[in-house]
Amino acid sequence: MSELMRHPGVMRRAQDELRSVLNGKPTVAEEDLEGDAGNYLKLVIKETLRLHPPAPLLVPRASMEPCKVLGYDVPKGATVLVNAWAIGRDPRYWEHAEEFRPERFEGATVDFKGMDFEFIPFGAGRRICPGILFAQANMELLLASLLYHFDWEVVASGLELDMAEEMGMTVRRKNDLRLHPIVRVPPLQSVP
Ligand code: HEM
Repeated sequence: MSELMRHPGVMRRAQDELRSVLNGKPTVAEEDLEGDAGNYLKLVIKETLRLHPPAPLLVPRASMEPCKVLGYDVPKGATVLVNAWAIGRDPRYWEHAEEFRPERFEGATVDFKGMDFEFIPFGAGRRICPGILFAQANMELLLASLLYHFDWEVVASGLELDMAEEMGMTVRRKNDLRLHPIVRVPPLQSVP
């Protein structure tokens, strides 16, 4: 939602897509997002996971064998952290790496299922997140509902949106995002 508030064109495209395909339907259901209604929304979620992976260092690993990585010796048993956050912003793999551009995934096969090592918000390999599909369904349904039913306005507008993050078990916004919802679907006058 923070990136969408900073990129009104992206917000509008995602809302237009949902509203035109769902065409006044009273609620959004999971199956509604299987077709065209959720295409752009899914790109928005991918781009958000690229720039803001909730687990930026994944989960610590231990090296099973001594090995060399980029000329460095990694002894057996060493704790290894994989910086998925930095990989997702590496200009060797991403054009305009710091910019929020969901369109970069349009027509591209790169996905977060652990096969594309430049994009690993859920990790990769045998300890990859087993909750990917559950997480994906949750993110899609929640975000689709927020965007389909409401327009959004920043409470303290005029200032640049604060994007400070706070590290914990996972990374989240440091300060709450305060927004006004404006009901759009169903239109207010039709609510009993
Ligand atoms: C956007 C949401 C989520 C993200 C970004 C995420 C990310 C991750 C990451 C990065 C790992 C470590 C993978 C690795 O080190 O290679 C992980 C592990 C794990 N995740 Fe998730 N996760 C999410 C949601 C969920 C959900 C919804 C569940 C359960 C319903 C879940 C269950 C787990 C479990 C059990 C592990 C440990 C797997 C193991 O060590 O074998 N995650 N997750």
